[in-house]
Amino acid sequence: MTEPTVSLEALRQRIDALDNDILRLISERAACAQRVAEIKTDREPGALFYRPEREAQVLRRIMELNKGPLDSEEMARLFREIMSACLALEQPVKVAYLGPEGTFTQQAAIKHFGESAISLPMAAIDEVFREVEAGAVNYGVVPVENSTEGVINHTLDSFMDSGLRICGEVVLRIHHHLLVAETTRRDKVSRIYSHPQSFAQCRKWLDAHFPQAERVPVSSNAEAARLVKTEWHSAAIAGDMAAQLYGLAKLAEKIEDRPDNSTRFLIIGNQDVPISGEDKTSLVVAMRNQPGALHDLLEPFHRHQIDMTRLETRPSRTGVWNYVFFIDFKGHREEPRVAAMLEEVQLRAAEVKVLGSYPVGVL
Ligand SMILES: O=C(O)C(=O)C[C@]1(C(=O)O)C=C[C@@H](O)C=C1
Repeated sequence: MTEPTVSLEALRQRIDALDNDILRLISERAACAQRVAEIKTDREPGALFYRPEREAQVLRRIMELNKGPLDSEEMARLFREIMSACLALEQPVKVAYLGPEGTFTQQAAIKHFGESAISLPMAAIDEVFREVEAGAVNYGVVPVENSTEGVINHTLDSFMDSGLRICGEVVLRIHHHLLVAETTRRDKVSRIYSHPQSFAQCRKWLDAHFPQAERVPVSSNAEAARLVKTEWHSAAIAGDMAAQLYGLAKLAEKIEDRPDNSTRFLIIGNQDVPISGEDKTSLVVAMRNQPGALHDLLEPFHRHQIDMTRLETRPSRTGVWNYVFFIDFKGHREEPRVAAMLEEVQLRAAEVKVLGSYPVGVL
């Protein structure tokens, strides 16, 4: 074995010295954020402290500058937490999410806002909307689409009746595990609890490994985990947060049928977000029920070379129009090219509501 050129002792001394620098620099950064808050408060009453476009720019810049050995996502996560703590110094941000505690939506809320945000579980998607509308919280987090199971209609429908805007998006890789209480044996599992979406995402694995077990749908994965805590013959399909929260063991890990299984969540709030440099816009459009309506709607997107990332049709709930379209596309409503396209769509449609322009999810 070759002798190490630097001793362990010397490396630890170097780490101590670097930690001193990091500590000093983080404190200096936090003091800057406090001064930013003073300026915001002086400029306008009811100032907005959370700035999604700025946060996205900070994280993107860090990822571009990073040279390793930590990978860029890991580095961005560290800076995510530093910014979250800085924002909490300016003003603690309150976020409602689709609960209960331990759901993937809570995981998405923490991924987006960091650990310093105060997150509050709600029982239903409309409750998340209501809490934000009532001003009881600053923002809400709701799931909107899953790569395996498709769109979450309840969220789309809630936008039809709401004046809230989309301020951001976050995409979460969804890993499902088969969880049991500490003493449960694999051969004793006769019942499996989970949310219907999770059953659908793990269908093939369940058919292959637990064809006989009864599948019991419940309102959330976290609820499934809570139930098996006290049942020795049951298992739950849920994620890491629920496993940790209820102290469950993993009988099998990552049992989702598709390895790229992911869910997209939206951040809802009351603010219009300025351009960040890499943005998306979401619209709801009602068309008159006549031949060629869909073609007329799509034509300006094509002509202005706007990249549509999603198109969903939902039955209209007002009864005035037969159906409405939910459209996501790349670009910000304040970009001239997008503004020109939107003007044309407005002329062709019966009704257009811009739900928001917001930074493309960074993490
Ligand atoms: O730049 C700002 O407006 C800040 O308030 C500072 C800061 C940061 O820590 O970098 C904190 C919170 C905002 O959401 C964005 C950025």
